[in-house]
Amino acid sequence: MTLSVSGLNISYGSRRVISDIHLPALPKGSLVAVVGPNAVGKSTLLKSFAGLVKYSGDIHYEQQTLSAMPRAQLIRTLGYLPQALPQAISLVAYEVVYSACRAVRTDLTAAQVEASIEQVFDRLGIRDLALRRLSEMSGGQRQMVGLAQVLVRQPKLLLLDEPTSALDLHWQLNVLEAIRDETADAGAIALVASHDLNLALRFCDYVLILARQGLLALVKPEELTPAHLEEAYGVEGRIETCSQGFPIVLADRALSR
Ligand SMILES: Nc1ncnc2c1ncn2[C@@H]1O[C@H](COP(=O)(O)OP(=O)(O)OP(=O)(O)O)[C@@H](O)[C@H]1O
Repeated sequence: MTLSVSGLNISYGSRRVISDIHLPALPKGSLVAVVGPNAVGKSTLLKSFAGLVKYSGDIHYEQQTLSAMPRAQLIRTLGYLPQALPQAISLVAYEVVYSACRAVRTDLTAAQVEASIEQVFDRLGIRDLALRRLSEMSGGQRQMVGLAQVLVRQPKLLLLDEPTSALDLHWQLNVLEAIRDETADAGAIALVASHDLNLALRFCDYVLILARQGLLALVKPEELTPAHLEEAYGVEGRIETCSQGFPIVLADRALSR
């Protein structure tokens, strides 16, 4: 096992957002979609793993609790991509990805850093952006550069908050493929918050469904049911199987709540 959670509670002031979440051990190489309706706590859950919000309970990674992990090891282990896009600054993509790598991977030689940067630009298919200023990029292009800044450090626990929210269909597939390959190759674990259920079902090993009442389910894609859609989203829908064998969600009607 590599990642598990016990009794996780998170509040903002007196308002409880995450209540008593337990997750069983997730194996290395797992890509986990974190889904659920707006304001249910997906970002908050990822932020707790990243140490950005206070919580009670334990997050275990490789027989250690994250909260007790030495800071240097924590920084090396985690790769957090916030929901907000990188700012449109005047540096070029290569510079920001280089800085992100250098800040964390002090163990790498200059040649290794360069190789890591090349690899991540290739994996994401954004080599043509390397010398472009972020201030001259579209939102989607900046989102991919933000992801490159995370992947270049080769983290073991990827926490990606809606990494495809600004991307078109082509780049959504590209990015999910890159995340899946990176997770598998590195024996990492990725938690990916998303509103795109079909993308989640297509690429992820597990779907963690948050609902108003807390954790609704942690299921494999083929285990998702219409009852999950109704309970989490208040939506009547169907789960069918596409011609390639992947489950696909067809949302029919928003139910009145
Ligand atoms: N810094 C904060 N202070 C107080 N409340 C917050 C803070 N951040 C988030 N919240 C509240 O916590 C709840 C969960 O927010 P969070 O951003 O985690 O939800 P989410 O599931 O990621 O939502 P979305 O799908 O809309 O991005 C919301 O009700 C939100 O208003």
